[in-house]
Amino acid sequence: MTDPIVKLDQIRFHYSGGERDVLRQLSLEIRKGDIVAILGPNGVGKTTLLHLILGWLKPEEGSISVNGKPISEYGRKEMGKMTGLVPQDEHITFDYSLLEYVLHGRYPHLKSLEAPGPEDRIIALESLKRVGMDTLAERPVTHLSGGEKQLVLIARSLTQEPSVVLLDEPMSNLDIANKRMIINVLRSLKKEGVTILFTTHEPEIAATLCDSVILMGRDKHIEQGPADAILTGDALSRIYEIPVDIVSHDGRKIIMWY
Ligand SMILES: Nc1ncnc2c1ncn2[C@@H]1O[C@H](COP(=O)(O)OP(=O)(O)OP(=O)(O)O)[C@@H](O)[C@H]1O
Repeated sequence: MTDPIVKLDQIRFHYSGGERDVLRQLSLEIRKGDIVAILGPNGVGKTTLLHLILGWLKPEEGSISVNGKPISEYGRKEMGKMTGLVPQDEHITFDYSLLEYVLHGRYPHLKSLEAPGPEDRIIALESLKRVGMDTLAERPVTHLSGGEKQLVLIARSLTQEPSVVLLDEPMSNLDIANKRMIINVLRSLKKEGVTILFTTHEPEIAATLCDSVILMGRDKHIEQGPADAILTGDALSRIYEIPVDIVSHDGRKIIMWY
């Protein structure tokens, strides 16, 4: 078995001022080059988990390592080359063009005060092309629809070229054609050796795409394993607390809930 690229060991976390632990005794490992989905009810701590891996939040207890080294030992830019986040949403105040916005992803690769050069622009344009947004490169980013913005946030992360991409509900605003496109982008990243960890409320996408699935329950119990073993009707009924059945059709899983 390959070494984990991301490892969390016995994590406990609560927000300052928060009454209760959001995460407790959480341990998990992500293998290099895997595509992994995190599923669980609203508010269970999925985004919090991504922010802990990025080092944006610090656990009360436990350790987090990336590539065999505790994340506290990495500098900011080094961390930016290793891990990148596609957030659920982002408030944009300046009227950047799409290209300028996506070029921000190059920050970890530039020296301080160095401006992005022609090669950085090529990488940014290629990233916009991968998500079908290159023809809009000069458009103001503040003029985008919710789904278009989600595609641009993915393009910025591609421009960053991290070894581990963390995506927070990356397809929640996308139509089915764009969902399929992003699924294919994630598959091609995997072929390039990139590790992908994403949160989703769509078990079908997890079943189609993932090497491994993490189910987070309100009781802080975590299950991790191959999609076939983890995404069962019983398991989904248990974590969402409603009746769920899974029907197979043409090799794909359809989730039925009542
Ligand atoms: N900055 C904060 N301060 C205090 N509590 C917070 C903060 N951010 C999130 N929380 C709380 O922590 C818990 C976990 O939130 P988190 O955003 O990680 O959940 P999630 O599983 O990603 O939810 P969703 O599926 O709705 O996006 C929630 O109860 C939330 O209210």
